[in-house]
Amino acid sequence: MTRRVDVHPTPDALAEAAAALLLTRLAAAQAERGSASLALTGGRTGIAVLERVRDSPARSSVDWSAVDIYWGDERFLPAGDPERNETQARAALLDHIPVDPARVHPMPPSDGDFGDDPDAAAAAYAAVVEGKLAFDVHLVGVGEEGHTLSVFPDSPAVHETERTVVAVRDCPKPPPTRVSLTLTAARQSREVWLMTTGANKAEPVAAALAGASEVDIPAAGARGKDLTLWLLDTDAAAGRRNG
Ligand SMILES: O=C1O[C@H](COP(=O)(O)O)[C@@H](O)[C@H](O)[C@H]1O
Repeated sequence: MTRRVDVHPTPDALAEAAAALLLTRLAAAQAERGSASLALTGGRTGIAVLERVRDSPARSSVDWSAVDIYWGDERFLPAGDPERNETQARAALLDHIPVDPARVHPMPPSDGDFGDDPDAAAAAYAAVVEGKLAFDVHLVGVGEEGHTLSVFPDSPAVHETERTVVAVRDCPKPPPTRVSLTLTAARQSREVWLMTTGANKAEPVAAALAGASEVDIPAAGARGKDLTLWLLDTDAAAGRRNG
């Protein structure tokens, strides 16, 4: 497995570069295997990257009808809630490109088939991703306390080694109830891209890059089988000692 750290001067430059890289990577996967798979994240940086993909003149280099789209985590809220990662991703990108609706796999909302039961929603999503977890690219964010996906420091989710998808309760960052892939699941991805910006991320980024325990800094445990790519702006990269 290769680890690479790319540092960009500003959040905008990062979003632009990540979008270009993502288009290249998805097109390459399609050239190799006929289709590509992508797991999306929420958060400021993740959504900014999707907006850049939407606005890129190169976006048609990808056959969007042959991309399977999943989410790494979701805020467990009613369908269409503006805080849902799905709602934001649709507005930023998915509503603007010719995806195949049957290949877009959002996590269940809290008013869907599983009602207000995040455990049932998590079990259902585990069935959706079973055998599909070798995502070509898995985009994740990093929280200021070191969370990634919706796996928070020293939470039940970070200790989970069997299940691929779990319900998450009492999150320190609102909304408190979520559904998330586990680190064990994320590590089946071909590539994991950790994307974050801002001085408030410098500490967890530095700790993760220095080899912190994933229990303390879950982002430290997000790795791809082929590549772990950190995409940072200068502020988020400021605390690291070396690449
Ligand atoms: O709540 C969440 O936050 C993280 C990071 O978000 P950011 O705005 O600080 O970049 C995100 O990765 C995760 O998907 C989301 O649910």
